[in-house]
Amino acid sequence: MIKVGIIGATGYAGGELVRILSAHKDVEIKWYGSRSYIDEKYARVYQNMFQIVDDVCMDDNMAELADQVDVIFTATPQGLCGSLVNEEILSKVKIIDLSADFRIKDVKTYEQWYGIEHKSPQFIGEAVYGLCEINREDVKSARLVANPGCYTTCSILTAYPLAKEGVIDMHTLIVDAKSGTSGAGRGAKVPNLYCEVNENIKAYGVATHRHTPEIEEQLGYAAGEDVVISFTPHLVPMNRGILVTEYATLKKNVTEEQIKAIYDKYYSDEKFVRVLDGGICPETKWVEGSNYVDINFKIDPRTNRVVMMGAMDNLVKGAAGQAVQNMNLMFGLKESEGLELVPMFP
Ligand SMILES: NC(=O)C1=CN([C@@H]2O[C@H](COP(=O)(O)OP(=O)(O)OC[C@H]3O[C@@H](n4cnc5c(N)ncnc54)[C@H](OP(=O)(O)O)[C@@H]3O)[C@@H](O)[C@H]2O)C=CC1
Ligand SMILES: CC(=O)N[C@@H](CCC(=O)OP(=O)(O)O)C(=O)O
Repeated sequence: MIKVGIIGATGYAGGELVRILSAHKDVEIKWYGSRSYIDEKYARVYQNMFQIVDDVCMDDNMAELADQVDVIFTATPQGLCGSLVNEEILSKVKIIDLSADFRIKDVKTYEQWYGIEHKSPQFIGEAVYGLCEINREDVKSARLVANPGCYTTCSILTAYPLAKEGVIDMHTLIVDAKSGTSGAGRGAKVPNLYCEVNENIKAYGVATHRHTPEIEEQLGYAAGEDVVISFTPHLVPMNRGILVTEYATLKKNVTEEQIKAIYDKYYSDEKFVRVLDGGICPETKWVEGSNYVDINFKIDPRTNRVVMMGAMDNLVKGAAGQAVQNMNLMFGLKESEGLELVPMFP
């Protein structure tokens, strides 16, 4: 059995990790980390785990944890994992960080967009960006995985094949994204109160959202050039789900059949990426509770643009599911172990 510790087990991403890992046949959760609920039963924090998890929450201590488990998930605010990790810990245990601390290779870019000083830049180079469909081989041998962000996973996977094949002009890429409110975490914040979110939709982080450089960096690797995008997230009144709509000018005269063939080239063997049949637009409801990303596209001949669409569950493929997918790869397990979650509907 793989022994697991979760720092930040009481947050939304940590809670989803507990939900998925408690049903994973090769895993034993040893540590439910928390600051606010120390010594309280985990199932009192999340009653859905009543009679499923009997353990209590424990104070977070990464050094102590490293002696007790095989892998640590950090589902904690930005900056925390970077402030805890050190060589001794990494020599004992694998770390999968759900925050952004190790996602961006240029430390100055990270510090500029996140407004915090990086406490362990020496590990950024070795951290593997854990987008399994793209970096699978590197993940297998990693000791530190930077689990991608929720908007970024959906935005990158949706555009990746066309960026990689040089079909779209990357200078024209616009990413319009919508997220359910669980994306903002469990902590109380006025903009996320029921009356502020319900019956409402709002853009935020316009031209400044911290996921912009992460998407640019990864799509830049795919395209083989520097990429600058416009990225606008929106908060929508639903619990889970991300929908991205991306627009880019076509560089080549291509048909829908040719674009479909490109998507199939990259994704037909990918269990968790479903390229939908022609004319079907992805919807968040069709992926809810699952590790799937649904993708489709449409060429608009009037504007010579392609419109790419992607939908996924921010807490599953956008966080905990992808983290477990990474863990499976790091421990040589079947990549989909514990993740064969059928989407719920309605
Ligand atoms: N929500 C989402 O859809 C996604 C989130 N993520 C990332 O996952 C991480 C967690 O996000 P999310 O679950 O939404 O956030 P939450 O606010 O819901 O949870 C934060 C968790 O971190 C713990 N925590 C907070 N501060 C500290 C600290 N100083 N030391 C130790 N633990 C601390 C909290 O513990 P307690 O409450 O017990 O004090 C809680 O368990 C973030 O980095 C986020 O960016 C990534 C992808 C998607
Ligand atoms: C709706 C909402 O507030 N979403 C969050 C992103 C959630 C996320 O998980 O981003 P990371 O993985 O980088 O932490 C935001 O806009 O900051």
